[in-house]
This record gives sequence, structure tokens and C-alpha cells, in this order.
Amino acid sequence: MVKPRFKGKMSINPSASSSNPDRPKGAGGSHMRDRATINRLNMYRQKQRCNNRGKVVKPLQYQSTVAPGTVARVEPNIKWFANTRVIKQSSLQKFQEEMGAVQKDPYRVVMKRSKLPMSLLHDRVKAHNSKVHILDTEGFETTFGPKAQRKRPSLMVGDMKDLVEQAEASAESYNADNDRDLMTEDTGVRVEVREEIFKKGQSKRIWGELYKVIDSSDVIIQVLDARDPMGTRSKSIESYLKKEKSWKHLIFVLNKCDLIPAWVTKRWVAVLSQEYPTLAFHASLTNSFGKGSLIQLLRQFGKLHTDKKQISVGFIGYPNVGKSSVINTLRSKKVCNVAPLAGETKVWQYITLMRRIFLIDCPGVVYPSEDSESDIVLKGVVQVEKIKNPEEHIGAVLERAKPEYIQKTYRIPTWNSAEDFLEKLAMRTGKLLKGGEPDLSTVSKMVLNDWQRGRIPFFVKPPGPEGDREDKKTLAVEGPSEVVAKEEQPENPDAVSEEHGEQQQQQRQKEQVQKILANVRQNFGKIYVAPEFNEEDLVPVEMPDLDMSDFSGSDNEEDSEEEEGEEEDETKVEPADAEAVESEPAEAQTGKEKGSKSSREVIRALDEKISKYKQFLDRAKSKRFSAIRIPKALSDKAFTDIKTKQEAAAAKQSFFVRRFHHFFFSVPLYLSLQRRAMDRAHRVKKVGARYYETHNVKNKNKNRKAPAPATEGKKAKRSKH
Ligand SMILES: Nc1nc2c(ncn2[C@@H]2O[C@H](COP(=O)(O)OP(=O)(O)OP(=O)(O)O)[C@@H](O)[C@H]2O)c(=O)[nH]1
Repeated sequence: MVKPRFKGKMSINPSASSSNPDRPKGAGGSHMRDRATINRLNMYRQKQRCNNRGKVVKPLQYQSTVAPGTVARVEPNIKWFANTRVIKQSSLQKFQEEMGAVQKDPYRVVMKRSKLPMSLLHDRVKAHNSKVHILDTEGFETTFGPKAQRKRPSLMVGDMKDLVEQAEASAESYNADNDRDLMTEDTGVRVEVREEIFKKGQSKRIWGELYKVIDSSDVIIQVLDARDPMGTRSKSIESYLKKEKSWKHLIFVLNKCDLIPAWVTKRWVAVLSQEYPTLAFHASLTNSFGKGSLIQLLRQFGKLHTDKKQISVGFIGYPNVGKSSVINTLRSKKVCNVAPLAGETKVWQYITLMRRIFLIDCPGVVYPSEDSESDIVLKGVVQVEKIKNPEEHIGAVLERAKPEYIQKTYRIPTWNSAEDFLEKLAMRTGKLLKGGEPDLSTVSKMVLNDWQRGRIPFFVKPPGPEGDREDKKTLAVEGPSEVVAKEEQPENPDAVSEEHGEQQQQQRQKEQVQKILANVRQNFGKIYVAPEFNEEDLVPVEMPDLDMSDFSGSDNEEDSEEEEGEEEDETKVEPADAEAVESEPAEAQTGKEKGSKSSREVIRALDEKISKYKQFLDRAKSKRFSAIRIPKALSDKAFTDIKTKQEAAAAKQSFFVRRFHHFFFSVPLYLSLQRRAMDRAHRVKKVGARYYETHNVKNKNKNRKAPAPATEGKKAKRSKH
């Protein structure tokens, strides 16, 4: 330790330095370093001093007691074991089994991981290295002692006949193309090296960005293209996350749902939900779908991590799947650059969604796969302008898209081959070169651009029979009850009786996740599907009847609008709360509450609610966002419904219920649309005002009565000239 210098007779060092433990109290504010901290910092700061021959003249603290090079033993101390606990083998096994199951299930969350002995899960002897831990599986006696047993080699076959059969079967199924070890003669013909553009999204830099985003995120959203979810999905990243970062929550977002029929969305959501929670999404600033559900889900994840100040949500996925668009939709404004070109996002980017939720945009990453060049082009990874021979990929387009859709899009009735199709299209669109030759390259680029931008209807059919579209883990329409049913699977009765505490904790976790999932509901019927699919592709999705419940807080799509990037403290617009408030009048109508509460209590409760709404409306006015937005198509029906319900209720209800309703419906809570329409109607049109002021003689005279100072100046100038 660096000793304080001796300064005469005074034993107390009077210096006010922060490294002086005796300095006057309060010199460093309320957070002064204490003596122990100063000693520790001094210990770090010290340096070994050597003479010019390299001999240590002043050793470091704690090195001074023994000469360098001396073998010393550290005294055994019971304190080393003070913080350890010994548990039974059965408890360890139970912990490993139960916690392992929870960890593997993406629908369950392990809370407070840092306080649990999670490393116990990885210490198990695994099958592949059990030979190394031979004494763990076999006793010493049976392995090395006089009673050692010789092991038989484990063969896949019982006798010679089996062996021959197996050899024949494997010879039949042999495929030379898949044999990487096969030595072939060099014929001088090699597979052409792929152009650089086809390696887009695979560079080390992009992968570095991906890992930065994964490391910084608590929740990772893999955005998939709804037209080809499996093609834009990365199993390798999923398994990496499962293995290395199992505490991070992975969710799928099925974007571009507006480009496929609703039943396909529903089925894909069901299929993907079996592995990870999946949400359907349509990224759009004006006509989005799934925004409310996603925000709600993220809020719930935020609530799971109350120990953290904020949570980060990383968006990963293939290029051009719409990661940046999803973020823009969540923020309801353009915060990330979006383009129909792959590779628009170059580096990761942080965006604040709410006070406690940050979003991270990631450049698109292409995962290693066996994709052909055409696959890569059609997945939108390559910019069409950069493709040298675009006509080579038109065959793949014609193969994938149904002929009816191609006929409809390009108005070409028949074609024999891709070239024939391109020629006809060039003739029809007038894309001709000198001498009337069809410009195949330009036409091909046009078709590829149309494909990448979703103008040619196409989707990969989801697995499973058409009718079997239900799934237990679907977060969608039939979500909550079934999810709850899944989560409440009966547990092992012995385990339940053994440790009640653990079970309670798990129960709490389950409830948390159930709550999260139960709150997430999507109605795929509300997706605005742009392409016109033929009847064969359109299996009808049940559309729940339009009623007022569509406007209640429980409907995610509606409350999405009001949450646009607002602070989380807006508890009034939270779905659960909103639902509670919305359901209040209904309860009052039915008179359930009347019997149990005195009228005074009810009035007080209603007054409270009214003041809450007042506050919320004031804030809505000041921040210029509408309290509740209603989709255009539904607004008419909603307003008529509200009116009729209002009238019926007003006729029936008692004084205080009427009072609540009067406020609830007459204050422009629902009238933001109407208000805006009125504003628009009354807004003075400024177009051409100055023209009339200066050019039209009649109006000039009229306007002189109340001249604007700026125009007067101009007129004065003109008169001088
Ligand atoms: N029809 C439709 N188009 C979408 C949707 N989401 C995104 N797009 C379009 O897809 C294109 C790519 O969107 P981006 O948000 O730039 O995609 P990205 O994943 O961020 O792309 P990179 O920057 O390459 O990683 C844009 O032209 C968007 O307009 C959607 O839900 N529906």
C-alpha cells in the first residue's frame, strides 16, 4: 500500500484530496469515498519499483512477505465455503429437468436468472462427451478394478445379413452431388464464381452489426416476409440464440401480410407460433396492422424486466423484409430510412419507442444457405439495377407466380418460354431497341422490380391441409383461452409436492406469460390485402361481426394509434385499463353494480373516471393526437351505433349513469375525426390569395380595407416603379 507521507508531528493528513481518507467530511459531497475504497484504489495505483539491474527494490503490496519465486500455499479457510449450499442429487435433477423445460419453451420466461443457479443446467454430463467423464457414468470398479467389465462395441446391425442389407440400402440412396469428399477428375470446367452482388448481406461487417444488435437487445424480433417466411428465416441464428443467449426473448413478426390472403397469414402464424410467439404485421404509416399488438407485447416484456431501466428490442432479418418499416410504423413517423432496395440500412440504429423501450434497427443479414442466384434475386436481396443478366431470372418468376396473375398483371394471354414472354411484354409496353428489337433487359428489370415490390401476387403455401388452420399456440383470433389451456398442462404430482416454493415461482412466471399472450389478439380479417387473388387462393377467414367491442380498449389495432411513441406514464390508454373503463358503462347499464354499491360510491367512482378522461383529453389536445382513432370504414357504423346506444341508455338509465354517459359521449372523445373534418371545412383556403390581392382589381380594392403589412410593402414598391 502507498503509505501517506509523514508530515511532521501532525498525525492527520489535512489535504482535501479525494485519496486522503482523513479529509474533512462533506468535501466530496454526499458520495465521498470511504477509507476502504481509497485503500483499494491506492492498491490498484501502486507500481513495482526496480533498480537499474531489474531487481525489485519495492515490491507490490501483498508481495512483500515472500521472496519472488517462493512456492506458497494459501491457508484453507472455512469462509471459502460460506456462500455455498449443498443440495441432494434428486433436487439437482429436478431443478435441471424443470428449469431445462422452461428454458427451452419460448412461451415461458425464467425470471431473475441472475439469482438462480443457471450454470447447474450446463454442468450435466452430455451423451457426446460421456466417454471423457467415464467415471461419472461407470464406477471405478467396473472400469479399472479386477471386476472390470469389457464393453462390447455397439453395432447398428445384429448379424451379417443385416449388415449387407444396410450397405445395399445406403448404396441405393447415395447421391454423388451431395458427397463433398468425392474426388473428381479436373475436366477444366469449373463452376463460375458468384458475382459480388449475390453475396450481399453476408459480409463480416454486416454479421458484426447483427451480433452487436443481438448483444444489446433483451427482446429480439425476427422480421419475416409473409410471402416466404421459411425462406427469410434463419434457423442458425435461432439455434445460436437458444444455445448462447437463451435469456433473450425471440419473437417472429410476419411482415407484409397485406400481400397475401388472410388465411395464409393465419396459417403461417399458427405454424410459426409452434416454435416462437408470432405476430402478423403490415407496416404502413397510414394503414398498419398489428401495431397495437406488437406495442402491447413489448410493453408486457418491459414489465417483465422491472429490474431494468429500459429494455432494448432488436429487429433482425433478411434484407428488404421491412425491419425499418416496422420501426417507422411503431413510431408513426419516418425515423429510419426505407427503400425498396436491399441494403438500405447500413449500420445499427437506436430509436426510442417509449421511455422504457428502445428499438434497434439492424442491416439485413443473409444467412448461409444453398440458395441459387435466382432465389437470391427473388428474395429481394439484390438490387435489380445491379443485376447483369436480369432475363436469366425471369424463368423463376414465371415458375413461382401463377400464370393467371402474370396474365392479369401484364395483360399477356400466353407465352411459350421466358424469352417469348419478355418479347411479348416488350412489344406491349413499347420497350424496343433500335430496329424494333425488344429490349429484354429493361423489361426483365421491370418484372423483377414488380416482383420485389409485391406487384405480382405470390405466396408460399403454408404447410398443412386447408381446413386445419387451428393451432393451440396461435396468438391470434382464438388466442387467449387456448393459450391458457396449453400453459395449464398438468404437472408431475410428485414434483409439485416436493418443493412448493419453486412451484409458486413457476406459477407466477406462467401467469406472467399467460397474461402477455392473452393480451395479444389479432383479427386477421382486418388486414387490408392489396393484391387481387383468385377464388382458389382465397379461403374465407371468419370475420367477427362489427360491434362496439371493436372499439374498446381490448382491440389492439385501435389503441395502437393513441400510443404513438408516447410516454409510458399514460396509463389511461393502456389496453387493460381502457378495457376496464370501457366496460364500466356496460356494467352500469346492466345494473350489476347497482345492487352491490351505494349510489354515492358509484357517483364518486364515475366522477373519478370523468376527471381521468378530462385529463387525458386535455393532454390529447395539447399533444395533437386524437384520443381514440377509428378506421374510416368503420366510423359510420360506429357513430350510428354510439348514437343509438346513447339514446337507448339515456332513456333507461338513472341520473348518475346518464351523467357519465353524457360526459363520455358528448366530450369529443370519439369526435376527433369529426372535429378534424369540421376544422378542414372551416379552414380558410390560402391558395391564390396573394394573386387576387395583387392582380384582380376588384379584389384588390376589397382587400385594401384590411391590408396585410407584407403585401402593402410590396404594393408600395410596385407603385414606385
Ligand atoms: N406491401 C408492403 N410493403 C412493405 C411492408 N413493409 C415494408 N414494405 C416495403 O418493403 C421495402 C423494404 O422495406 P425496408 O423497411 O427498407 O426493409 P429493411 O428490412 O429495413 O431493409 P434493409 O434496409 O435492406 O435491411 C420498402 O419498399 C417498403 O415500402 C408491408 O408491410 N407491406
